[in-house]
Amino acid sequence: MRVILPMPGNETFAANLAAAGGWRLGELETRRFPDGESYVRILSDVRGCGVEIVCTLARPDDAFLPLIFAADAARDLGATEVNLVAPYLAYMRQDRRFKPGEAITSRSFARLVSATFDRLTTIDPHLHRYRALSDLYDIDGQVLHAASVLADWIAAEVRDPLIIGPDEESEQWVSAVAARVGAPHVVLRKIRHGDRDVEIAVPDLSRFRARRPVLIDDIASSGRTLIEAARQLPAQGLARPVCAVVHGVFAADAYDQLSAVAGRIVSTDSVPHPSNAIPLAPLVSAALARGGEAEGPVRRRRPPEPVDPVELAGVESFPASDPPGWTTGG
Ligand SMILES: O=P(O)(O)OC[C@H]1O[C@@H](O)[C@H](O)[C@@H]1O
Repeated sequence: MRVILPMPGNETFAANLAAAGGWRLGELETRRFPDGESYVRILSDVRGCGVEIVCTLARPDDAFLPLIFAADAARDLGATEVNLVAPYLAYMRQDRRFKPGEAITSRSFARLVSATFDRLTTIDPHLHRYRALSDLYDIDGQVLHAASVLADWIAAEVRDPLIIGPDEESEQWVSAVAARVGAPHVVLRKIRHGDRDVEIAVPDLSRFRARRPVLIDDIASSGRTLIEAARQLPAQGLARPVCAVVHGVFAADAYDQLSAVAGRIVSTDSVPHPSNAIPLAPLVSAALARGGEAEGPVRRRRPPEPVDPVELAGVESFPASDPPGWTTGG
């Protein structure tokens, strides 16, 4: 039996996922004690079940401790495996020390997640200098790609699109989307000077004036990348672009600022936001169904803490030396 357990704010995604896969939707209670510490209680029976905790990590610092507590509680209560479905995976962008003394948070965060969960399922993690998530994460996992669902949305909603990637990093998903839509694509050049300071060089696009520009990116955070790209297009005689992002993080006033230069903004529902137009539950449920047994013996990196030996009866653990088995799809 598989139970889908949503952390706060992830209830809709989890309900869609449970419905798509025909799995049981679990319930969790959280609140803050007066001193700010977290209270977490699992209200559903998870004994003997594979538990998929759904927690998007767009604001990870607030979400993470309750998530760890929920995972430990599920294990203590007899879940046979405790997995993380993180539609948006945090701390992927500090992937090296840009200045002396900086913490490489991508590595530290991966260590914490790997120590807690048996398996990770996520969508388009920001892989730039890392080749694959298995370079960082020490557990099994599945990396899914939203290119197909973005492409299908564009094909249905935008006539004669020109697919545009705002920087070299975006080439991977922009080319995949363009191929599926059957549209031309171009990739712009970006120099990042700071968190909210980017410079985008746009080549001559005047030959595409008859097409509707569609800017595609994996993340909109400060929004500066998309804003800088979008605001230059009308000067070349192109229409205001459609901006389609996988992860609409939209920090502070990013969405309002982007709205001032974009024709339309859409995102997948990896991060709950009014721009969500592209559901990911079908992609994720298919991957979980493919991902093997949620019941029975599983690989586990650390044995559970024996809180109550009676509750833990029947839970098995396997050596930590099993190799990770990452798969990709979607
Ligand atoms: O410019 P903001 O929205 O802050 O950051 C998102 C951009 O920064 C890159 O790492 C992402 O791939 C995306 O292009």
